[in-house]
Amino acid sequence: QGAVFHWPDPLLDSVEAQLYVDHLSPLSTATLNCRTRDLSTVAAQWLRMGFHDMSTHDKETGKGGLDASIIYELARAQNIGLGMRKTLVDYLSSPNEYVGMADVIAMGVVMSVFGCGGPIIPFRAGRLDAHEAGPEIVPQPDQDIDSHRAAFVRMGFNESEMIALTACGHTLGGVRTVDFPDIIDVNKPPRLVGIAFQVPITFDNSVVTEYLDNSTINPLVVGPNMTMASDFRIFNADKNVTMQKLADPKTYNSVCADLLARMIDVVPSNVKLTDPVLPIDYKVQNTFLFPQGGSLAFLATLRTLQPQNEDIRAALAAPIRNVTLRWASRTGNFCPPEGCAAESFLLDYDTGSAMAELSGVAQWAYYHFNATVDLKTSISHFWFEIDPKNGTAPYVVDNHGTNFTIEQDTLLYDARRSEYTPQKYTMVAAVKNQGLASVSTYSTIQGSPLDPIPVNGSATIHFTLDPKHPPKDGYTFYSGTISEKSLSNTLHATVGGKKFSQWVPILSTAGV
Ligand code: HEM
Repeated sequence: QGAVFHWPDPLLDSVEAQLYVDHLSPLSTATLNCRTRDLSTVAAQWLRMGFHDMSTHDKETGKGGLDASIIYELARAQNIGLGMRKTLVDYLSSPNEYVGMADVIAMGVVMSVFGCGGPIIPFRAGRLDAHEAGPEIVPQPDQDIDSHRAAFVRMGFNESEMIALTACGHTLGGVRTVDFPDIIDVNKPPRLVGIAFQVPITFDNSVVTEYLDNSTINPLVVGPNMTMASDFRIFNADKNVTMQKLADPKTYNSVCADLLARMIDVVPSNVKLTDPVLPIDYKVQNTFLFPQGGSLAFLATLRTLQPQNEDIRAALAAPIRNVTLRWASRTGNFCPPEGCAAESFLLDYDTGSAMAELSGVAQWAYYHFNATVDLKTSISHFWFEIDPKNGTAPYVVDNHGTNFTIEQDTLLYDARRSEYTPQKYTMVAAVKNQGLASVSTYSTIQGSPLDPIPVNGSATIHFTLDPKHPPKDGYTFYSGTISEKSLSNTLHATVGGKKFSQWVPILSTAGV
């Protein structure tokens, strides 16, 4: 059962887009085809970060887990490796005010396994980011088997799960000589810069079968330094019972999918995760309401899902279904009982991410609307009527029976008056004339890859009355200059003593 999307839900909205829609983002492309990097793979670097961040969890106290505390732990020898820093750089554009770095690290694990040909791991959203380091307790290769057993029990995994999880992780990547000169002797010919756990690097169980038939090159199994041979000790901890089971590729894939899903869901006990995030069938997005020429302009897009089992050519051929936007007045009865109406003026299509394709999405269809709403009576909520024009009855899309509610029309993001040029990002808010207002935006700002620890920051920018836009249509206009590195914004205002806020997911108008 997937998470139910009730608009507006910035967390599910952003996460679903990153998993299934945004086919150009680093998160959905960087691991594809198990892309190599630093003599390893991007996927291996992302997966290892997920394990290390999670592995400080203590199931007794409920503390630690996948909470992005790794950001504050990178200087430790336990987290050695160029891949850790590079992974944080990869992730810079993905978090925002609503999606924490911890969720991004967990999505990275999903993408790493999927990108190297492994199974799709269900992703649940809602992790909270830590603001300080956790304890220094990531398992190390020189520790004995009892301490490894104890460490995995502390994280919530029994002996057999410890063996399997390690075998599921050590299919990607390998050991680098600079990081572990005690494992791979840099001075001995042929002076290797690193050794992979298995070759080729891809998500499969060769690391298991090669271990069982003694052909493995895994340096954590065959040494030369047996003090550091943690995989050897772990893999045979139960006399190879678990490894024998994982020798079946289907079992390997299903056990790994299950354990890696559990691994990314190891979170501090105060965190409540959503149900798995699946592609959303009807998603309202790019809604903009602002005063314009004596009315309120209301722009909206309804995204619908084109399943792979539907005949796309037939669906594209006329007559295409009719989608109508309907809305109700906020005050009075300007709109008739069946609602005011606007037809979609533009329909376009786009492919989804590689993971959307594998999840059965052929493409996304976008129905765009540009409605003119009566200024005085405004708009309280909206819904859609869809006529499939294929003989089946028209139906209503109404946010699962709760309508798409416009909470307030006092503080609006003015998409048309806002201006984003390479020189200046000017964001304009429209505030209904109701006395003195104080207006600001909270921005999440993308960090720089050159930062010692590359992570995002935030800023609150106070707006002032905008002389370029004198009061009009009952609204007063405030503006502020925001960073061009801004990843998300939420407007906040106090108007006549009352507080309002408005999430601004994107900084442009909807394709009109
Ligand atoms: C006792 C348990 C474990 C120990 C001692 C251990 C140790 C190591 C060591 C020494 C490396 C080499 C890192 C480097 O050269 O910089 C490594 C790499 C790696 N580990 Fe583990 N590991 C353990 C469990 C796991 C688990 C459970 C996972 C994930 C489920 C995992 C995922 C990885 C990955 C993907 C790499 C390759 C990184 C790359 O190529 O960039 N490890 N591990």
